[in-house]
Amino acid sequence: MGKAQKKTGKGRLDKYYKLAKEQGYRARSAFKLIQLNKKYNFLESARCCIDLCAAPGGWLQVASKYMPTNSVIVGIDLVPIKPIPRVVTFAADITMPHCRNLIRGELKDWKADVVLHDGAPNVGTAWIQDAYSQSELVLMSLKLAVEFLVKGGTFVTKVFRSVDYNNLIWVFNQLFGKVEATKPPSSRNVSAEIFVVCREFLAPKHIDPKFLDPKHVFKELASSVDTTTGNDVQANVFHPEKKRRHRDGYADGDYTLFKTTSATNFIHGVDPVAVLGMFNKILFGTEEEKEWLSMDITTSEVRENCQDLKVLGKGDFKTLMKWRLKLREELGLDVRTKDTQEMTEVIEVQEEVDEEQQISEELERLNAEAAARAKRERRRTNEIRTKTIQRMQLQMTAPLDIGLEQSDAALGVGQDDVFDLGETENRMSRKSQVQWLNDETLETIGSEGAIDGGSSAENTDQDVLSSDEEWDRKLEGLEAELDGLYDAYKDRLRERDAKFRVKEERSKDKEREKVWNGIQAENESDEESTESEGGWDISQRNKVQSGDTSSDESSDEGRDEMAFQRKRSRTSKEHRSPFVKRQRLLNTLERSSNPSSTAARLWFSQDVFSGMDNANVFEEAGGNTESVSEDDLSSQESDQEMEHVSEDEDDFEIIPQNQDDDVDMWDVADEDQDAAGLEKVRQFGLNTAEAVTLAQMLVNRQKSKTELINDGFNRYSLNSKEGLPSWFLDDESKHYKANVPVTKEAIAALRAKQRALDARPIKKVAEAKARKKFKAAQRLEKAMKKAEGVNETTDMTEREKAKQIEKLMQKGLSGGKKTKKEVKLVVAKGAHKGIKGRPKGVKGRYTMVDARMKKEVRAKKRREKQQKRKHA
Ligand SMILES: C[S@@+](CC[C@H](N)C(=O)[O-])C[C@H]1O[C@@H](n2cnc3c(N)ncnc32)[C@H](O)[C@@H]1O
Repeated sequence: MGKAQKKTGKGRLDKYYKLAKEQGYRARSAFKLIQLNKKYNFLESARCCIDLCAAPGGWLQVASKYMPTNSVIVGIDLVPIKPIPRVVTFAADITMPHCRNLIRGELKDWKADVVLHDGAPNVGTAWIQDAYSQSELVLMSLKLAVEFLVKGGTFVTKVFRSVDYNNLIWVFNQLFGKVEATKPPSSRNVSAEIFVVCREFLAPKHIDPKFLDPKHVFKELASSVDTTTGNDVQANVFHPEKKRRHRDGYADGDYTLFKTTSATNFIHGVDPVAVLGMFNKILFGTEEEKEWLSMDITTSEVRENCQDLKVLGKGDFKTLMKWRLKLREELGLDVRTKDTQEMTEVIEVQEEVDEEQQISEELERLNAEAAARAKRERRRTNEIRTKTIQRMQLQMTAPLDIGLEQSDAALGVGQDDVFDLGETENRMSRKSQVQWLNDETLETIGSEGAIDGGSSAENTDQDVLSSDEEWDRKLEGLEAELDGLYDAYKDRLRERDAKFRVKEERSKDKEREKVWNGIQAENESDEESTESEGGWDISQRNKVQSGDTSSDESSDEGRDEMAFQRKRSRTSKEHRSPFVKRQRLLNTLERSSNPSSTAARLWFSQDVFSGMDNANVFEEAGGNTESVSEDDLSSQESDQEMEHVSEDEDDFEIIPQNQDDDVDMWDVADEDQDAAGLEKVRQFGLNTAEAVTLAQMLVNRQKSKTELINDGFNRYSLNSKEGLPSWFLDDESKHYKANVPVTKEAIAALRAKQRALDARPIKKVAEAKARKKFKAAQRLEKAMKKAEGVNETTDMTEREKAKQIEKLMQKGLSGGKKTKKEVKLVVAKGAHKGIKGRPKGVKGRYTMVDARMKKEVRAKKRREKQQKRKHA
């Protein structure tokens, strides 16, 4: 080694180079030993260490630092090592017997606890030892190690990952209890070196010399090794992903790396795999070969593959091999043998198996199947449970969900059972989570000819359902159950999670805002609103968009479910299933008890409704709109909707029938929402990093408005929300929008804004300050009035007047408070102890205080207490 590190390539001045310089190590390799020792702790307890191939001495320095004082450290290298305190060094070749004698002479009858070896052969220099490869050097160092190591000792060696690697590890394993290969972080990734730490030396009494003889250890060369280059060509083809280093050098007389072969060699040759592994390119030079190129079986892929064999993967090699086979068949070199099945005549021998045996066999088979099924089930349940627990840990689910799953498993309720409406209904009625199975409802359903498992005599004919209908019914039942569970889940979340409540409140606020917007638009320009689009329309539209026709604020709990149910009833109007009707009945009852919305109140407070009984109107707006629609709103567009509604039996079905379906889209540009958003931005500014980023992009012309709008759409944007369950919509609203990347500048701008906000005093303080200011102004005014009075008096001289006015103004400015004069406290200790008069260096008013006074007073009190206790 010896030479200074280069500044480029492998020897670049990296972190460890600098660290080594800083810490006074001779080589950056010192950190490799430090890191190995950190992992295996072999130096701290060692009393004797031999470092083979130690120059320039980095490892020796580390050993001397980490090993206990007075330990013996011996370093050997081909090149002399500069002296290191507490270390004995020799210049010797570790492969020579002379080296062994030197160590023996130094250690006497001592044994080494640790033998280190970081040798790398100095290939290319003048030493005759060049002939030894790294692996052989390792084996030589092992030879020394086994001679000098104490039982249980440690041998640390550097090995290069090569063909010999496994053989070396095998030998280590024969001689040591624990063998671990590791690559310390300081070892460069580009380097093939790896460190093997062999611990717990077994110290066998007799070691077969073959273990340490390179000829024996490394003799196992695979037969597939290419005799010309020495590379394992088979391995190159079957594991092309493992790039092999050409450590074995060039073949005799051949100094080229790029080798080509003819296609004939590949097709006619006996070892095509060897050809693929050995050569870089297959050439099509002769006429015959060129003909092969033009054949159908020679696809463009095959042609490409032949261009560079070294970059091919397993699949590509397979393609080439298949092509070779086909071509050989075409050329008549190979004859395809028929499938064995084709060739073999099948003779069916029917054995006479007695019946009993058959039954027992069948039983066995069934048992085995059942056991396998049960096992599968168990595994599935466990998987689900584990997943749920994980989800819970990520706060994605509530503990009750596990309970449900577990109870499913416990009851043996499988997937099929979940889809069974009968079971679902039973459970739902038991849990009273959905009330659609009450008597009244059942009656209605019966009268409408609904299918309800034979609850009425009329229905008996319809008990047998077509599979489609049954399937629909089951699905609906399942959806209802899911909705019920989702609501229950939300309730639980509401109880448990304050954040969820806050979120919900916010979303409620938003809805209120939406409702308000509608009315606001109407209020802002009355004429406009009556002509074109009234508050009602806006309000209705908002409600439709939010999926809530009632916009009922007070019935928050059931609102989602109701909105969903209504939507479903709307979509399946033509062929409404009985189930849906049951739902509607329940909703109707709930609705009638609900108070009307703010929007409705505001709407009906318009002049046009004057004289009407508010209460009735509200009731009708919420539940029955019949009278309103027929009498008063005949001229308005909404009339038609109202009439329609009134005609309908379903008295709360007030959604305009001809409403454009687009309102149900995920991402419809809602003008009202936009206006509300704009208003908010005008009031509070942009308050999310995403918004600021987008604004910055617009300002900097990195994006145009159209681009931004287009970005807002995705392939789901135009999906209809109709008929989708509320839990799905809730979840979807969280995730279906793409994340807008935020910039550092946006965050910085928001932070600056927040800091400015934080710097503002809180309301209370601001109010107190304002009060103070106001009072001061009042005082000044009063003082000025008094001063004017003084000025006007005639029984005072001008001088007296001036004095008086000055006094008054001073009082007015200061608020009549006298500023306290500062009194300096001087402790009577040190230089001030016992002095009479003013202490030195103290100006102005002062008070002398005794340092002991406090202590004395306390002591006095203590004494008094003690005396009291004595007397008592
Ligand atoms: C990577 S350096 C060792 C660095 C050393 N561990 C340190 O921390 O300073 C490898 C050393 O092995 C030495 N070496 C190579 N072949 C040798 C041999 N046959 N006998 C003794 N030393 C040898 C080289 O002279 C070279 O200094």
